Amino acid sequence: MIDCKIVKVNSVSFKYEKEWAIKHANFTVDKGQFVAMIGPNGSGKSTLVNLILGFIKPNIGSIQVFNQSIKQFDDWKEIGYISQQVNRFNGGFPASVLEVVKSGLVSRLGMFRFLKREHTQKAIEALKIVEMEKFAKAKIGELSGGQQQRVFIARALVSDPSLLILDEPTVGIDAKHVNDFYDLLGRLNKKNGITLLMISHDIGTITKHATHVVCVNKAISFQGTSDEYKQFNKQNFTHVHEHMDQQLIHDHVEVTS
Ligand SMILES: Nc1ncnc2c1ncn2[C@@H]1O[C@H](COP(=O)(O)OP(=O)(O)OP(=O)(O)O)[C@@H](O)[C@H]1O
Repeated sequence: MIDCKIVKVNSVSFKYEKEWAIKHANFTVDKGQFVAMIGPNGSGKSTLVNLILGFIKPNIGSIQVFNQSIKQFDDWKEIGYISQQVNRFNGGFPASVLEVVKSGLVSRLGMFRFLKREHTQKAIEALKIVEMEKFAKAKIGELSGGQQQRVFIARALVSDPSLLILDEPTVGIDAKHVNDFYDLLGRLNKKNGITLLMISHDIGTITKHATHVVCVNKAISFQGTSDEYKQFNKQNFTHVHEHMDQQLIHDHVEVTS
């Protein structure tokens, strides 16, 4: 049987200085999944993504991407990454939006100057997906943070990655475009077969679109399908409320007796 693990995190622990940011984390992303990574602020989501991208190395444990140890893996064009930060270009930055998107092809093609007309077409198509084609000739530095973020999404898409990792990509996109954006991700996942791993705080929306959910709190507190997550959440919510009800009854008895 073909092992279709795109990402495998094996008992990984990581500390920045003295504090462990990740402790004994185990999880996998399989081919074709749309995985939502959720968890409270500071729970280690970005750290896990940085480990998967090889930006930092685990203190303990190991990571595999595309069935290869991350230590040997070098086919990084297979992985598109959109960071949480809107890497704002200032107003004077000379590149056009189209040039920025085309630069996403550099890793695949090697030489920027050999880009052909069909690559310009590909860049325009990517801009269409993120509804930014009318800004193709605009200077990147003249766009808003949200618009620049959408250009970065197009830039990641243009090289046809098999895995797209997104760290809160909806930051800076206005509310009326967020649903379109999730629809876009759904299409990329289902139609184009791109595996997605996406950090999000938008639990209500992301769990409607994602196929799987990973909950991070230094360790992995849950991994399963979105339906399993909803069930898990309901049980825990009910449990918390039952506990709170008991506490209220207890407090009430304490106060009134
Ligand atoms: N470069 C760094 N140096 C030291 N500590 C760091 C660094 N980056 C993150 N941390 C710490 O590691 C922990 C996990 O941070 P991380 O950014 O991975 O969490 P997160 O779940 O992505 O948070 P958020 O949802 O707020 O973006 C936090 O306690 C954070 O303060």
